[in-house]
Amino acid sequence: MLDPNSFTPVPVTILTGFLGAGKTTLLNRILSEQHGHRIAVIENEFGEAGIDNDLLIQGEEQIVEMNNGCICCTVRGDLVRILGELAEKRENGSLIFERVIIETTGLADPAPVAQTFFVEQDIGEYYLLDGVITVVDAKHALKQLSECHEAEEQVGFADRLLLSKTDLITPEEVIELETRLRLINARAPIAHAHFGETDISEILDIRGFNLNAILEIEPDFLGDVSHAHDAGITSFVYRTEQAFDAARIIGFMDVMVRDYGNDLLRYKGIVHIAGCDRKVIYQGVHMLLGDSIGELWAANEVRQSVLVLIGRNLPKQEIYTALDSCRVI
Ligand SMILES: Nc1nc2c(ncn2[C@@H]2O[C@H](COP(=O)(O)OP(=O)(O)OP(=O)(O)O)[C@@H](O)[C@H]2O)c(=O)[nH]1
Repeated sequence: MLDPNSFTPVPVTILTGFLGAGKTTLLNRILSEQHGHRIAVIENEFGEAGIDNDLLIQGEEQIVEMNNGCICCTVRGDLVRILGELAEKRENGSLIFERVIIETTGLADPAPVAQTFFVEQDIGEYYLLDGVITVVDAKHALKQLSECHEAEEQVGFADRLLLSKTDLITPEEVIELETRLRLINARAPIAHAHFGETDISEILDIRGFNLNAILEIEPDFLGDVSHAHDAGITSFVYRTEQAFDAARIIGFMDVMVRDYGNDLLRYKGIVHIAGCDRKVIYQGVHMLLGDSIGELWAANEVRQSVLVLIGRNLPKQEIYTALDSCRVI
């Protein structure tokens, strides 16, 4: 039992937001700022391939990945275990950190994640849930809120709402979105974060999580918060060690976005293109596809392309076949 008079619990921030909202972008911004905080990051991804870890800037931080399922259901036991291990390492001096940030999957319901800090006694004594930060994709939020229950839960549960991608909509649309968000959550202040740019003091050490307020919204919070994910949503991963032909993969991406954009909630990949010594990164939400050139493939690294697709009723086999035909044989 820890002595509450001499022990200061470690603050934990839950960073949530729907698929592609901009959580990793914000986290990268936080990790690369010179703010003097030592942060342990717990990353959770939906799907079997951990791509976000490769997209995160590695600094001094301790990054633990969990990608065997969604943090809010199947791997909550893992979360408890990881938090326990982090605490142990911190106590024996093998790890130094003053705070923890948990980035949830875009489909996570934050309630069971937050619940962990109240129902697991050891975790509740060692850690303090500082706040739930929800990143909202201003371009796609209205569609996501009306189609996906998880998106609504994430907004409802937030202690702070951060709007990303306001650069892609008009000021009138921003007002319309803020009005909608206010109806779901009147409590959380709303700020804008252009590519994750935000005042870190607005999101860390906010002591924002208020159990009483949550119990008002969700009286069952400390009881059973089991839930079902949207059944139609699936994710799959395509991997190949054969290089892609540049023109063919560009053509594939265009066709995929055109034909399935509406049902594609999120897609991202690190791709090896023939003749290119750098990784090529594809990222998208619905019709909005972006690509960028990443770091050099290391000399001893296997040049494997990994693409993760998350969506509704996607024709997996057709997509695999189309991707196969983009490879240089
Ligand atoms: N135009 C614009 N794009 C943004 C902004 N913030 C993030 N993005 C882009 O949105 C895409 C998704 O961003 P991520 O940070 O990977 O989103 P995420 O929430 O971590 O996504 P998942 O965890 O994979 O669901 C990337 O291509 C970002 O560059 C923004 O403010 N404006």
